[in-house]
Amino acid sequence: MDDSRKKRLDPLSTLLTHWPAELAGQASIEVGLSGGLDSMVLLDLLWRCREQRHFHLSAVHVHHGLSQHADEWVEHCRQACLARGVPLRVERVDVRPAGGESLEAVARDARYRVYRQSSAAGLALAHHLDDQSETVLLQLLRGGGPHALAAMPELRRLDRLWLWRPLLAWSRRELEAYAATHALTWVTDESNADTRWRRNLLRHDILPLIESALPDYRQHLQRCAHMMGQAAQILDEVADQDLDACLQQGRLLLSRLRTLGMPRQRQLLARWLKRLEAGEAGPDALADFHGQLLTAGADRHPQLRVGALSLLRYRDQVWAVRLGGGPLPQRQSLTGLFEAGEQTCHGGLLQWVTHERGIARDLLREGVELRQRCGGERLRLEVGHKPVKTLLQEAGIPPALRQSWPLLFLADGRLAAVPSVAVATDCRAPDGVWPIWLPD
Ligand SMILES: Nc1ncnc2c1ncn2[C@@H]1O[C@H](COP(=O)(O)OP(=O)(O)OP(=O)(O)O)[C@@H](O)[C@H]1O
Repeated sequence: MDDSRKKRLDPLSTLLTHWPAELAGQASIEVGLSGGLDSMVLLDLLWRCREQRHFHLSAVHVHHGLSQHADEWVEHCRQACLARGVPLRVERVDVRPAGGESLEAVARDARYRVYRQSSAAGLALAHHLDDQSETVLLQLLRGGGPHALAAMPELRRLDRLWLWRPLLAWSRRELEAYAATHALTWVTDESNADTRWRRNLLRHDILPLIESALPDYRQHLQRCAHMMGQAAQILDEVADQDLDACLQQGRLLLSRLRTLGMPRQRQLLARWLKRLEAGEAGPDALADFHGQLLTAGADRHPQLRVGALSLLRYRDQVWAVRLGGGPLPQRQSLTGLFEAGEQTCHGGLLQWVTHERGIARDLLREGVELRQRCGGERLRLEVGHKPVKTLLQEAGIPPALRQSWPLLFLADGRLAAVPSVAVATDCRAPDGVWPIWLPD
């Protein structure tokens, strides 16, 4: 909704009128209640809406244990909830940053872990217009792109929950006015005054100066966030289409990637990492890897590690693999699995497709086993027996994956297939099934 239109009404009427369709008819909403001004306003507003909107309201307070006043905040939240008959859960979290992590980030992660445990359909947070403008500026100062400058959306998915920020259209001053009208009380987090934090520095020293020259700067930054959100959405759509066109069996084909312009290639790689839920690679690492993909000689195997995931180039393909997971089973029985279509096994995904040179179904019904390679195995083909090692090389399987590539044995001990690569001639049938195994 256009925020300037939203603001002409008071917060309560606006909230009631513009209730998100995704939350309409939802049975329960939980408020993230810090005890500060913003979330006290949100609690009060939602409490006033609940009759007309028919939902169950509850609150959650995360006790970080960082302030000497932390217990007083809990007490304040308890009182406010008690006065309104709103159930409150208080969750203690352990906030101890490991090397290099900021206290703020660790506390935030801990809060989100608590939010994820909510049994409500929606979790409401009290970020407002000032928070949004600060976020846009901070992202700009960090060199963020469209996704970062889109800042905080009003509504987004957090696993099975809706994360909802209903107050983004109102400034802190407007929330203060609401609190005064309704005689609300709140606690003040003393760390909000500490200008060693970049956000506080911006809030206390820099933004007042900007406001003196540009009183509407908040709305302008919010508009910027809105437009960047739309731009980011378009970029994602294009990157998804490009990815679908460049991926084959989960691998990226460089010959297809090269047909795209450089920015689209970069965008595609970032989107692929996102799809794989690999985490952020960092713009420099991604740019380096992209360069190596295109220019490194055929004898080189550029690799990008992001968390547990590795993107690795071998010949004309980029593989996404999770190397160094736990030990793989030596043997795994697969009786009846090929009827099911696909199954996770041996650290990857095994799929079965009907194929004119696939394995005869009768043979599979007697039971099959996926086994770890021991070395020296050979598969029967038209030309005689061929070493599995040679088959894997010829199929373009990267050296790092060859040793752990599973082999498929029949109940009588015959090697029936190297999944995704070849099926033994003496096991084939015209309407057989071809095993495809993709590393996770
Ligand atoms: N201790 C807490 N317990 C529960 N909810 C909290 C707590 N602290 C903050 N919140 C919720 O998060 C909102 C934003 O708080 P704050 O600005 O401190 O967090 P942030 O770190 O900027 O937010 P984000 O989670 O988007 O990074 C609050 O208005 C409130 O709804």
